[in-house]
Amino acid sequence: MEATLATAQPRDTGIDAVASATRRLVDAITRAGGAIDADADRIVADLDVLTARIDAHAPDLPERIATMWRQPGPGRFDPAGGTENPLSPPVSLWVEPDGSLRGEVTLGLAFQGPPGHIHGGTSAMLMDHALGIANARAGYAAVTVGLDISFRAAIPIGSTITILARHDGRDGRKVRSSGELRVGDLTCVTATGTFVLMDDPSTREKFRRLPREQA
Ligand SMILES: CCCCCCCC/C=C\CCCCCCCC(=O)SCCNC(=O)CCNC(=O)[C@H](O)C(C)(C)COP(=O)(O)OP(=O)(O)OC[C@H]1O[C@@H](n2cnc3c(N)ncnc32)[C@H](O)[C@@H]1OP(=O)(O)O
Repeated sequence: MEATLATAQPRDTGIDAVASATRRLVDAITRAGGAIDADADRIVADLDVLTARIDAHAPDLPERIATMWRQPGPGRFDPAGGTENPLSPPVSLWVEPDGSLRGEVTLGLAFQGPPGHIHGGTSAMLMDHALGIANARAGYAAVTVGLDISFRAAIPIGSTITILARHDGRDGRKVRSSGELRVGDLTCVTATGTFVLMDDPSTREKFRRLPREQA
């Protein structure tokens, strides 16, 4: 049986291809560092031309947000698995036979915390998001109110990180899930999350308002 993808299906074309190319750009910049200083003026000019070309297509923010949330299926714009989001590491999560999620990702220098290793905030984001998707797959669309995370071993840049996440249960408005980041057999990060269901009208309303209306 073919495994089910819980995150968005990556495409080789369109905005997904632009996002991938931008990830390669960010990776190249972080690897080159100050070695590009001498060429920086020309690089900036070239990048500014590209930015202006892309910006010409951008609708205003409320319209863009509304369009994003009208797209069917898993989020294509999330910061952890959004195929259209150039800041998102390329994470795909698959549904295991027991309903839990599993995926793999490799992170470059842009995500460095301690020397040669992944930033804890990046690990926390991977966990938060995977836990949220595990809940959503179980039928519970919910927002995080608490995330308890333990960093047990540092994750080397460039290693293949296995992401595991499962929905653990519901208690009234609260939903629980947990997960791990592993490198090989080593458990590097463990996390448990408490989420609040979006089914309450006032909670839904809070997240329906667009940034400008909240000001
Ligand atoms: C981003 C949107 C996602 C939408 C999901 C839908 C689509 C799903 C599809 C695909 C999944 C993709 C995956 C997404 C994952 C993303 C995860 C995030 O990054 S979420 C953003 C960060 N989180 C917030 O911004 C919440 C901010 N918090 C709030 O707005 C409020 O706390 C709110 C509305 C959630 C609840 O506030 P109240 O006033 O209605 O309720 P009160 O009474 O304070 O809390 C409700 C229950 O939760 C407990 N609670 C509250 N905080 C807690 C905490 N820190 N730890 C443990 N329990 C806590 C309380 O004790 C209470 O429990 P008792 O019902 O009394 O048993």
